[in-house]
Amino acid sequence: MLEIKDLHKRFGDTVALDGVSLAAAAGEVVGFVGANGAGKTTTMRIAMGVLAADSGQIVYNGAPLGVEQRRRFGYMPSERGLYPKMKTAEQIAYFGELHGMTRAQARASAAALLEQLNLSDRAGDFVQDLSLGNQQRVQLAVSLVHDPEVLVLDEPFSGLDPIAVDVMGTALRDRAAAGAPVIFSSHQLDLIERLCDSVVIIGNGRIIASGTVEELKAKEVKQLRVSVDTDEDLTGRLPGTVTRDGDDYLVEDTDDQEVLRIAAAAGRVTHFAYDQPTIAEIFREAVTR
Ligand SMILES: Nc1ncnc2c1ncn2[C@@H]1O[C@H](COP(=O)(O)OP(=O)(O)OP(=O)(O)O)[C@@H](O)[C@H]1O
Repeated sequence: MLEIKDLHKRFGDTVALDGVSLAAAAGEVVGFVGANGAGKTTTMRIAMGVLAADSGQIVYNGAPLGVEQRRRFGYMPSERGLYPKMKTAEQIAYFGELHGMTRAQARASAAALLEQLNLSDRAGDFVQDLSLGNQQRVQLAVSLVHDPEVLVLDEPFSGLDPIAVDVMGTALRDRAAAGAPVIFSSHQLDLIERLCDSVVIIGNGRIIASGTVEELKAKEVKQLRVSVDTDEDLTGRLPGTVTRDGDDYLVEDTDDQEVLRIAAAAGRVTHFAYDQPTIAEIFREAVTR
């Protein structure tokens, strides 16, 4: 379990983080979302020891995180850090060696990752000759090469085409399935919804909402959507606040069983369920609250 506890950070007069806490358990994929400048990169940099907090703690498996343990983490920084004039496979293996692998281990791991990320045919190319999306795949390979215990990734999906998104998403889920806590930031909320177990929403350096995807959705559920096969207009007959959305009835503040009884008496009920908001809607609601 990786725990980020009560981080505070100022840059001059700017309060970047004002008591940020979040955690990722073994095998959990946590999506970290927030508007531009909300504090995601600063939080991740502090978690990885690249930046010092003014106060707060990073705790790993119950104890303060040390330098040696951090070497076993995989990190994709926002400022991507590849050597453009190095060949792809050599580069990935080089980072493996920096993390303490033998040359043979690092090369074998690099080759396996290139295969997994559909980049085997570019193994001998210079990084600078790859497209930006492929450079990003290499960047992911660099963060995975040493089989990290934890993954902290700053916008790993930005600039990727849909195929690359799937490849990257599978790689992250595989890592989590192997027991690693995974935290990544993204502005692509559909991806967050698809890939994450939990979501943490940050706004102006504070956590404004967090929980599992199901919890967040359940908290925001408000309206019942009902479709009935009938020519009759049930607006005035259903209890609660009733509005129409096309042929559907949207009902709030109601007794759902009573709604069902009336609807079923009027005709065949073809849909009867509470609308669940998307993570994008929950995000918009949270940041404008
Ligand atoms: N090195 C720095 N010097 C001064 N201010 C900084 C520095 N790094 C970050 N900030 C400020 O701290 C705040 C948080 O920035 P941060 O980069 O963490 O946001 P973010 O959520 O990652 O944003 P984005 O989605 O745009 O990447 C912003 O107001 C930013 O301008």
